Amino acid sequence: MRRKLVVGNWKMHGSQELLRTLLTGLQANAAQGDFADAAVCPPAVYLAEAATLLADSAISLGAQNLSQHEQGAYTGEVSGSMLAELGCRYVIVGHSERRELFAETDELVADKFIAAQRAGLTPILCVGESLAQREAGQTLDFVAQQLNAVIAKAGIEAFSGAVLAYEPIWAIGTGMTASPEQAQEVHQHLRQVVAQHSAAVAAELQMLYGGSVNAANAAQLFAQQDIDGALVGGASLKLDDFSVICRAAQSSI
Ligand SMILES: O=C(CO)COP(=O)(O)O
Repeated sequence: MRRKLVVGNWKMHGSQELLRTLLTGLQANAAQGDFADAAVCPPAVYLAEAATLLADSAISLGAQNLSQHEQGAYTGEVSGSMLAELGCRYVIVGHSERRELFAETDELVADKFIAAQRAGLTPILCVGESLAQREAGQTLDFVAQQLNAVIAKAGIEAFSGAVLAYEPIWAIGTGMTASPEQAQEVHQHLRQVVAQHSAAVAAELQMLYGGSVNAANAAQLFAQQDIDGALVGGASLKLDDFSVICRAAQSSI
């Protein structure tokens, strides 16, 4: 039985005030005991304070990005070991915004995935198709290709310590979520791709859906067999909504 996991990706939103309000509120809500496993990924500058605020809490901490390098003259970059030292457990790699806006290739995403694990972090690998690819019937092949590029470089066993997230680009920040059936179809396919390499790793792999997940649609998504949680953008900045999603994940078990 796979555990459910809900991860909030704040992207480049927030402030110190929001950080304090949200994390204090989330911990109080989680303490009521009906939350699934949950993590928040605030912007990197807030991670140290977030770690202090979340000390001894059930909410985990994650980062949104890391360098593929361990250390060196890479101005502006942050390494996996720095994130781990701060108390991060997760790091998002291959988010479509980084692929599109920061020209991250499959190759670079694979290097970041490997760097994350080397630092003791759990990478949350994101894959997902554009609207044009979906309309051209290329969704399943495209996401499989993104996944296989990382499997080829990192090895299948690396996925026993990883999380996979399916985030269709057309559903991100648009309010146009994939239907539970559309999401399940892709999740099932991704699990089959992993199973071609290792049935045992596929059976255990936590797979999150991301793309306009909100308090109203989360439960239906979590009811799908291969959806093990959510990677939440906008709704993760709203205490009540994110809490509803964390509870929906728990009650779907
Ligand atoms: O990109 C996402 C999470 O990584 C999804 O963002 P939204 O939930 O705002 O659509």
